[in-house]
Amino acid sequence: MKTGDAQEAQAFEHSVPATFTPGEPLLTCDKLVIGYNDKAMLPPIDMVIRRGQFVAVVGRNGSGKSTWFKTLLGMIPPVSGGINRVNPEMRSAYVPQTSAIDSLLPIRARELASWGRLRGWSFLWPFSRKVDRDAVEKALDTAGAKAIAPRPYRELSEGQKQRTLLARLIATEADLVLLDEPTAAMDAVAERETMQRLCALARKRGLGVVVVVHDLEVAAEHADILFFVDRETSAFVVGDAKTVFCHPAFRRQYGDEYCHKAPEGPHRGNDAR
Ligand SMILES: Nc1ncnc2c1ncn2[C@@H]1O[C@H](COP(=O)(O)OP(=O)(O)OP(=O)(O)O)[C@@H](O)[C@H]1O
Repeated sequence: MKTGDAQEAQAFEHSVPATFTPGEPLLTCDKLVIGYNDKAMLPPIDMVIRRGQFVAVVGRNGSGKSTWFKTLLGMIPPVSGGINRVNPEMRSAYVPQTSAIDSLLPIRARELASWGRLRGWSFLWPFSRKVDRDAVEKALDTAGAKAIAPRPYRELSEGQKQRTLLARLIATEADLVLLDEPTAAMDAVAERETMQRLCALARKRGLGVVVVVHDLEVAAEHADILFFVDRETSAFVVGDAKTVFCHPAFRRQYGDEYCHKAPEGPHRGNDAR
């Protein structure tokens, strides 16, 4: 184990559930139809998100990825069908596209990360509990955001803001995390590190991690399973990289190159499916 991995494993120690069963369903979509104003955007979606699974959501701009996320989170109502949280107490957390956060907020990165600990009325005394302060420090460390923690959020680069949002998400200790293009503003090294961190969240803590990503090679390299969303052909394809990249709807959008290059089956031994 590399030093970084060891530190990361240590950082998670406090919050690792005593036992978790990889592959246990967290959330299902049952004939879920998404859209705005009762107008269907895609055909009915049937899928499962499982504990320990790293899911990449891919698709062209405007295909409905964010709309699906927002529907899962209850921010917009489904047109029809259902979303079933297997455990109704399950916590979920969401990192929107960076542009959705008000960059003028006069707060420091550490304070923004601490929002991940807010529960009920706790916003009145956000730093009062040591357990919360410790969890925020560990989350900042895990997200690679410790060095920028004292800095005003609005002065950070876009990639540093994304790290801060990742820290906030880790601090929530949610079971299901949804991230909308979390690496869009990052350089290649930071993107790879972030994807590795998200994989570790899935594997070591048994989270369900769902990430919208536009870099298809990054998606194929890290994800256990991919969801491809396409409005033009009304497709919602679920499978490993080979299955998705070789699907006719995908090839129509992205050509044949990815199908030829895609690895067969899961990229790593994974019993989470
Ligand atoms: N509030 C809204 N009311 C009506 N239509 C909307 C609303 N928000 C988004 N849309 C439309 O829904 C469609 C899907 O948008 P969505 O943001 O889900 O796409 P996306 O796949 O996340 O795109 P991107 O990759 O560019 O982020 C787009 O045509 C968009 O214009």
